[in-house]
Formats: sequence, C-alpha cells, structure tokens
Amino acid sequence: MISDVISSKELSKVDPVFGQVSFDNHEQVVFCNDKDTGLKAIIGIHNTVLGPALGGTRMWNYNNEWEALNDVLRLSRGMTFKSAITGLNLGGGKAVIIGDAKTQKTPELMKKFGEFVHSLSGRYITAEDVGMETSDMDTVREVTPYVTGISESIGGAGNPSPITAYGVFMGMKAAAKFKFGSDVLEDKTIFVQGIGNVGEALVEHLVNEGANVTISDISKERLESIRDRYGVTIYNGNDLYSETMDIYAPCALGATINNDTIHKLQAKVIAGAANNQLEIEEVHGKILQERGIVYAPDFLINAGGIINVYAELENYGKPEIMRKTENIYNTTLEILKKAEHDGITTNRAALDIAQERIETRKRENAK
Ligand SMILES: NC(=O)c1ccc[n+]([C@@H]2O[C@H](COP(=O)([O-])OP(=O)(O)OC[C@H]3O[C@@H](n4cnc5c(N)ncnc54)[C@H](O)[C@@H]3O)[C@@H](O)[C@H]2O)c1
Repeated sequence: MISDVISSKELSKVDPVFGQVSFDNHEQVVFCNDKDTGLKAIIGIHNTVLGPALGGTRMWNYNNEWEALNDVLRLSRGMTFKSAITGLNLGGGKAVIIGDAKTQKTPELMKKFGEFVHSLSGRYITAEDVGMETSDMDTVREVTPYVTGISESIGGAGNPSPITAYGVFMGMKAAAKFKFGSDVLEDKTIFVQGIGNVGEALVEHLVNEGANVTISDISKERLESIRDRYGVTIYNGNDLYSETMDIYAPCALGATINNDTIHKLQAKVIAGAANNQLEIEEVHGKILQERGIVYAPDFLINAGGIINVYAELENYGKPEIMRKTENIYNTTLEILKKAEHDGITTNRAALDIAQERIETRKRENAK
C-alpha cells in the first residue's frame, strides 16, 4: 500500500484530488488503467449543468501524475466556460492519456480508452486535443458513440483545428480593433508560438492578411516546413517574451503567461489558441490589465473547435459552423469593452458571463 511507503504526514500535506487548487468543484474524476495496453488516463468531468461534458483527449509525456491530474482538471474546467460562453448546450470535461503520442499510442490503447469513455454512458464525450488525430477518434468510434471529431467519411465534421484557427483569427482581429482602432492585421508583427495543427492554419490566415509573422516551435522540422510553405521567419533568439511585437499568439501548451514571463512581455495584445494561457488567472490577468496588454480570453477565442464538433451532435453544417465561429469576433469585442467599462480583467469579464449562463440554467432545471 502507498501509505506503507509514504508516511501519512507526507500524504496529508496536499489532498490529492478534492484538495487540488485546480479541482474547483469537479463533478467527477475517473482514473483509467489497463495493464495490457499500457493505458493510463484521467477523465475530468467538471460540470454537466448545460449538457454532457465534452472536451478533447490530450496525450502527453507528463513528468509525473500530479502534472497530468493538474492539467486535466484545468483543461476540463476551461471547457465548461468555453461551451457556456459560446452558447452551446454542453458541459465541461477533458481527458489526458499519460505517454508519448509518437511512440506509445496504439489502436489497442485508443480502443481501451474508448471503452472507458463508453462506461460513462455519455456523461463525457471525447474529441481530439494535443497528441491526437482525427484517425484516433475514428478508432475510439469503433467502441463508443460518445466521441466527436471523427472523419467526414464516417459522418463526422472532420479536423476541428482549421476552425479553431479561424476563431482565434477572429478573436485576434477583435482584440486588434480594441487596442489599435483597426482590425486589419497587415504589417502587424505577430509571434506564433507552436505551429501544430492550429498554429499552422493561423499562420496561413495571418500571412494572407499581410502580417509580419515569426514562428517558434520545439520541432525544427516543423519550423522549416512552415517557413518554406508560408515564407515566415523562424525565431532564433532564446527569449521570445522580451521581443518587440504587436501580438503574441500562444498556440502550444498552457501557462506561458506566468511569473517568469509576464513582466518581460512586450506584446500589446495576446490572442492565441492554447488553453489556460494564464498560469494563475486572477494574478496574471490583473498584471496584464495593469500593463495595458489586451488579453483575448483563450477559452473564448479558441472555441471554433468545439463549435465544429458540436455540429456532429446537433446536425448542423459548415455554414452554421462558420457563422458561429465568426461570431467570436463580436463576443470578444463585447467582453473587452465590458472589462474596460467595469474595470475588471478580460478573463474575469468572460468568466462572469459564462458562470451566469450556468447559474441561470441551474435555476431553470431546479423548477
Ligand atoms: N486542435 C484544436 O481544435 C484546439 C481547440 C482548442 C484549443 N486548442 C489548443 O491549442 C493548442 C494547440 O493545439 P494543436 O491542436 O495545434 O496541437 P498540436 O499538437 O498539433 O501542436 C502543438 C505544437 O506546439 C509545439 N510545442 C510544444 N511545446 C512547445 C514549446 N514549449 N514551444 C514552442 N512550441 C511548442 C509542438 O511541437 C506542436 O508543433 C493546444 O494548447 C490545444 O489545447 C486546440
């Protein structure tokens, strides 16, 4: 038993699940283990007031289980507010699979994960996230209907990343309108950090608009291929945050706006796809507000992907997907103005609206 190895004094320092700072009233957390396939996954169901908890599955080589648990809890909470503010009838959930997607992901592992998702009878519906492809969702679909983001050939809405990128582009334009007085991004200096599925599609929009784009990624191969395709500049320095730029677009992993980076940041606007960009929402949101850096809340502007997969559940087509995604522009502008008017952070303004929608539904459900 673990308690034989770790003294109870040590164990009591931090309550492992309910006591986590990021737990924030999750309804359910499911730990999934399968020896044969090597699956170790955690599913977080944060809130199901508005509907089933929908959120992608991330496969990542976490340093330890604490990191994985913290990540899934933060991500799943974010999904609750993303769906709420986007007006979707969905709750918030997310899953993480611990491991290297390049070397440890197998069809057997994905099917076993799908069986765990199925065991939740639709309380959680999965989709793709970092480390996942549409084809992985097709594999999951073989064992459960509670999956979205499947291939168009089998009735899905396909890869959500281009739609996510379009939504981020809309949110970025709205933030530019708010900060610079014009939403035209031509000649704006924009750093895109992380040029994966979403980052690449965003780069394409920005280049088409004539922006001056610099890219960074941990994959040299990826950097060179995107540079060759779009004629953008590869960042060669070692401290991106200190660089002069108009817009910083975090499109890799979360928490890049933290105590180490926030005071160095030279960007005037932050608008990107990554989830949970602010390491500590209230603290880092406030510092950005004080520094006059306009932060377009991540869970608001990266909602294109969920709008796309929601179409699979509600049976609406591409025109409605694009209309809803384009509307991210209006919502972002509204929230930035509300934050300024109320003297609160942009993240708080967005959360307040999302939370209000959930509370209203809760009251209606209780009648
Ligand atoms: N795919 C979607 O539809 C979607 C929707 C909403 C939010 N998001 C979020 O957007 C982000 C990107 O998603 P994606 O689907 O493009 O993932 P992806 O795995 O395709 O791309 C991530 C990229 O970031 C790079 N990266 C990782 N660590 C980095 C670092 N420290 N510095 C620079 N680059 C780094 C990776 O090499 C990779 O190229 C994630 O945070 C994801 O949760 C994605």
